[in-house]
Amino acid sequence: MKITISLAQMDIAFGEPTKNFAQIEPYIKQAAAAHADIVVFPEMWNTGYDLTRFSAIADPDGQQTRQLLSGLAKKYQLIIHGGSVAIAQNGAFFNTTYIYGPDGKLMTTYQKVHLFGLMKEDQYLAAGHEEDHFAIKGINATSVICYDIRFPEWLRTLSLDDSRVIFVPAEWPTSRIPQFRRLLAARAIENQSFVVAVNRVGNDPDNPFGGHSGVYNPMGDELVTLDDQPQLKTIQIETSETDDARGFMPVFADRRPELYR
Ligand SMILES: O=C(O)CCC(=O)C(=O)O
Repeated sequence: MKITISLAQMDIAFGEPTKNFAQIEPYIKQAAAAHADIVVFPEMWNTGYDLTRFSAIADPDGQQTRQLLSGLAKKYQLIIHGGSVAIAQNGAFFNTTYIYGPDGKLMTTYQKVHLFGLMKEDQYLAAGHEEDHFAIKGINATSVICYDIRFPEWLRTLSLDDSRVIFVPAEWPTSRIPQFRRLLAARAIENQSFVVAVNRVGNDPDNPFGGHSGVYNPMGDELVTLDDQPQLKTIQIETSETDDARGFMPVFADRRPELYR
């Protein structure tokens, strides 16, 4: 199956959700003009890492985000992978993904499982604990967030549901972009899946963020890698390449889960 994917590599206005909510429609419009099946945004694009102000700026129950993404998915007739946003829910804050289909209905949600202590997420956010699965044109897909890619056991767990595409919204600092690219390639190779990563660009008061959003095939090749400027890039993948990889080398069948912990 051919799937057309648009990577919306955006800058994020620090702590200014109103500005950020206004930013996303032009990317979606451009993706629709490129006939994308799905457009993907980066991590926590509503607020950036303005963690100390979450009580004022995190989206209550994700309501504003959900309404906006649902309406835009329907208007432009494509799947919107909403990267992630900071939301307030049940007295805590979560780093949350919403994915909407062209019918305007929620396909799945995800909350970041591994909180990133280096950027103080563990002090301000609560961790998610659930898998997420959805399908694009009948092809199974799953999604994680940024630091989660350092935990191969988690991406393997998600991939066991016959997932063929792993989405990775990120807010990954420039200094570790080489690691970002190697980790994404490794997760693609070991799970014999496509990996689609969208990182932000620009700066916050603590870090520059390096972009280099990319799409990796099941061999770990970078099919496309962006630079560090805001842009939308559209690429088509052929998901039968995951069948070829899994048929040639049956890694999933050769697993020995009884030995693992
Ligand atoms: O793992 C890393 O080096 C970066 C992770 C990160 O920036 C995040 O999870 O937001």
